[in-house]
Amino acid sequence: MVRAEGLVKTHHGEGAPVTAVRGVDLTVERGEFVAVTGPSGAGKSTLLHLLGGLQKPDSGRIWFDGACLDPYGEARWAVLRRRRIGIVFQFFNLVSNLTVADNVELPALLAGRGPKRARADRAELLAELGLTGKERSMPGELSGGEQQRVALARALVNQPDLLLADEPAGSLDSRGTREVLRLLSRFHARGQTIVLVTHDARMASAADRVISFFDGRIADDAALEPGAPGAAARPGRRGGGVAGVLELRD
Ligand SMILES: Nc1ncnc2c1ncn2[C@@H]1O[C@H](COP(=O)(O)OP(=O)(O)OP(=O)(O)O)[C@@H](O)[C@H]1O
Repeated sequence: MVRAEGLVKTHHGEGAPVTAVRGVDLTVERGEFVAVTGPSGAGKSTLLHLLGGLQKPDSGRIWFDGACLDPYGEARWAVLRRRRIGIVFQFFNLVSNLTVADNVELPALLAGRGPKRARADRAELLAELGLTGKERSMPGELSGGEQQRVALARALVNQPDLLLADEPAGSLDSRGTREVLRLLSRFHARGQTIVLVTHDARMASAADRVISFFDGRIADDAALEPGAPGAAARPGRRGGGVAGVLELRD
């Protein structure tokens, strides 16, 4: 589904430049659920942003569904994000002055779906995510867990090939976390390809595969047994095993 080769990214902020991603090769197959875990500052979010085209690598290449994105300008990435990549963030990033319904319909309309289809898709997803009745609410009137479900509906409304999730339960309580986990697992069971950045070992254990990120590099890449409760995993593809991976949380 997505392949990255030799990704490097240095941030130039206020202080000294920080190289957050230092030469990453990664392939995510269609239908895979990959968790990226690792200590704070390891570069996980930067990697996710590169995969979603939210940031550009300094070097390296990304293929999406077989097509190299190198030559694509920002406009091409924007189309891809609109139609084929859904993204959820820790702090939801909903449009605060739009209703729940409008937040979810907007990406469908931007992707060129007619209003009728956008309404139908939005209604179906909100029902599935337990949000029927909240259509006219404003995001600020919802709980964190509800807002994240709206964000998930927004990310999924165009049936993206790839869902990127950056700490989607990072600001939720344990109930909200369980709910997000349940929903990600449900969509994955239907074939949704997911790349999830998380500090939460329980969330990571729902994935097929856990990538441990450390100091801008992949330190370990381990397949999990289906349904295994995190620690019970096959040996890592590159050695190390998942038990160590799940310890790499801060
Ligand atoms: N826009 C930016 N400008 C400057 N430095 C940045 C920027 N974004 C990230 N960094 C730095 O790059 C490094 C990696 O950050 P990143 O957010 O990718 O790590 P992370 O593993 O996702 O961390 P966390 O788990 O705390 O979110 C950190 O040192 C961070 O301070």
